[in-house]
Amino acid sequence: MVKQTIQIFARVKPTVRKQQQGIYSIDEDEKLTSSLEIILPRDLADGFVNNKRESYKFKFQRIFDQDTKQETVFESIAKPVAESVLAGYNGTIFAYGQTGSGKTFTITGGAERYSDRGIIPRTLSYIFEQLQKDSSKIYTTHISYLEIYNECGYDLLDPRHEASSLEDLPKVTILEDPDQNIHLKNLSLHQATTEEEALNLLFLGDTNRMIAETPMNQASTRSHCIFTIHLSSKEPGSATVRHAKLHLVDLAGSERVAKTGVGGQLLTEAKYINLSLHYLEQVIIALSEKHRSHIPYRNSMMTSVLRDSLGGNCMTTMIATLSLEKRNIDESISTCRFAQRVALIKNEAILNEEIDPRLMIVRLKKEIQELKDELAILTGEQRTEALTEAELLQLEKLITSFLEDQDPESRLEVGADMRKVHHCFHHLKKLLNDKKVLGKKSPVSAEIKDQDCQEPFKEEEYKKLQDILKQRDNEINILVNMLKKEKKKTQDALDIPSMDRRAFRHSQSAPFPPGNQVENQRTWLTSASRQTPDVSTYQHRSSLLHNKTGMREEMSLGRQEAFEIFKRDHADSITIEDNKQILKLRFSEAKALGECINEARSKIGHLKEEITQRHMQQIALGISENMAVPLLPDQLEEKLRVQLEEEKSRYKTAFTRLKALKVEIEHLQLLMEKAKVKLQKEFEAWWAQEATNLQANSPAVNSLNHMKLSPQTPEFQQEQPWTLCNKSDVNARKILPSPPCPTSYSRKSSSTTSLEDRVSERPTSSIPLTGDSQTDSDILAFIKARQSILQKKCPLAL
Ligand SMILES: Nc1ncnc2c1ncn2[C@@H]1O[C@H](COP(=O)(O)OP(=O)(O)OP(=O)(O)O)[C@@H](O)[C@H]1O
Repeated sequence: MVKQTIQIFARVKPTVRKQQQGIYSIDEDEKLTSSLEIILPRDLADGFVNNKRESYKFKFQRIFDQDTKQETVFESIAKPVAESVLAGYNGTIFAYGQTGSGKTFTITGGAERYSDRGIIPRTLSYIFEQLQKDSSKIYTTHISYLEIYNECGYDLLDPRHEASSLEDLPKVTILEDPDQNIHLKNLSLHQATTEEEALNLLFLGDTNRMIAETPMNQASTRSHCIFTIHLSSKEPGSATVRHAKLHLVDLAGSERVAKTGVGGQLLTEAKYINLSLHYLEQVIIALSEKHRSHIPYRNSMMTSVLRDSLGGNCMTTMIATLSLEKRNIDESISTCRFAQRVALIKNEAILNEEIDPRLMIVRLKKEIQELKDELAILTGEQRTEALTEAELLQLEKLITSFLEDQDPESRLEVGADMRKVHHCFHHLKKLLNDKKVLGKKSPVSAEIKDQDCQEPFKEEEYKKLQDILKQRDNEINILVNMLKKEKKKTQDALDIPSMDRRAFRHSQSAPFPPGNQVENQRTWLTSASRQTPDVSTYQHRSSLLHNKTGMREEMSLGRQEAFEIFKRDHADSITIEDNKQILKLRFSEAKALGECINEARSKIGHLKEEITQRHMQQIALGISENMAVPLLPDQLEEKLRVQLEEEKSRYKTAFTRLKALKVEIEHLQLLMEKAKVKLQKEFEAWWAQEATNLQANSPAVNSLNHMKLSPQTPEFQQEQPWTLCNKSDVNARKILPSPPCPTSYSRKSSSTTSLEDRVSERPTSSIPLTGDSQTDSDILAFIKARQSILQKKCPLAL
């Protein structure tokens, strides 16, 4: 058992304005701890008018200042926790801080650069690297990804996530068994055998989280996310299995409702977030107070899920993320105060070992069979049916090879079946008779005689064996009962709805990997009877995304044009372009490395051949000149060996770099795909918004065909960026493109206003619309996109 208080760390987010750095100072002098002093600016401290303090000091295990690299954060915080998880202890790392203070950046990472990878991808990479190195155990890794939003749990790895809205998904619920263990119903566990598979799952979950988010619900800010790595390990042949869980938690923004100044849906969310963080605070206060018997874990879903991490069987670490700008001082102080309380909580982590009852049963059954055979010999209760032809033939072969074996120690192994033993004697006797050696006292006959004269087994020995047999029978019965009980508990607890029940039946009939049945049953306990889908589901995500976002597989020309423009003007396009360039560079580096590796490999082959040849030559020379073969290689061979070592090290270096490059390339590809999904999603939102505005304000919607748009009223001009065509195409109607601003969807700029002013003086023209909203919005967007292109092409004409 390891007793440890929750470790607290602080990370300061880089400020935009450097002069704000004077707000705090970090003191690293103290042993084992660092202290952070937040200095209240005079205007906030109210000077000498009241008693407000001017500075606040907080202690942390370590404080990471603005310029700290992600790698340092991983090495100092996550690596030790990952190591304990590998040793079989539970671990939790959670980030707490106000919105925008860097929680997601720390836990998951930034979306732009490979070096910005956060704790989750780095931990996955580290864990899989360690698993590969350790061949003494068999490891199994599963991933789950839970989102808690407005006190409801959602499975971010649910394949249905992409096809339906958040509200339609089955909610993850908490079930507590009589031993007060928490089980999460409807949370799927996905096996990941490689780092790549695990990263795909992380990416899939993040994409689902992003897709579910709407401008009204910025999930990253308002939901809690728990990415869990479940690790089981066992030594080959052993029935003891170790289970450890690592929760990596990105909490919702911790700011107070009063400050955020929100209303409506946002207020409801803010209340939920504040409530759940308030309950977290209550749990932490209760835990930090001595002699408190009741800890209010059950008040919120988050505290229930993290129950073990807070005051339980877990090594827990908190990262307080701070945005130390003047306007955030209050929030930063409250985050630090929260951390100080957390630091008082003591956890007791134990190794989570359990006996695999299935393996135990197999082992005991074997032992029982052996004992039964022995007992049969003692009691004389032998099997009476005759041996089959095949059995007889096999026995005779055994006897022949036994007799032919020159080794005096060799044995004739026929087991405890008396029929076989008798048959062996008969056969030997027959052989002896055939050789007419009867009458002579051969060693064999002496041996037979010896055996015949052996005393019957003693009564007490017989009793002892019977007792052991009884004991084993009991053990089997107990274990079988345990299994039955577990199965029943699961079914009772889950109260599986009909659909899930079907899935459960399906899973039971589905072939589990051999030796993994119990593990799977455990999985079912936590994943609530749902079959874990293949990682390949993630490959369908883009097509599912189309369903989710309403994006059609085949975009109309107008829409495509609009999308191209939207993409070009989107802020993320620079990142995508940058990453594309980096990817190109990495690909060419990988190609060069591949060539270098191939070259080194063939050189190694040649050098080995040369060395062998040289060695043979030396031997041949020695023989021909009748000299002793030299013990040490000659100069040339030595040189070849040095070259070989050099090539080997070149090969190794290139190979290691290529492996790292592969991970980087895969990560960059995931980042790019994520950025593309985000772009598409934002385009769809923008497109829908534009179409709704156009439809709502266009008279076209009021009649079915051949509608006229009147850009003359001031409101229309305000709302609609329509104008008549300029000299390049007098008959076509155009839409002035509103700059596609993805975050605010702002639709009007000063340049467009002046342009509208100018063109609105022109005569009105009409555009035929179909009355079908989709088609009409396509037509409108097409004209709009076209206008935009023309504008870019000939700005002078405007
Ligand atoms: N240490 C850092 N270095 C560079 N950029 C950072 C750092 N921390 C945060 N950022 C950037 O600041 C922005 C906000 O960070 P992030 O999204 O991680 O905040 P958050 O606390 O998770 O917010 P929310 O509660 O809304 O999820 C992001 O653009 C992120 O890239």
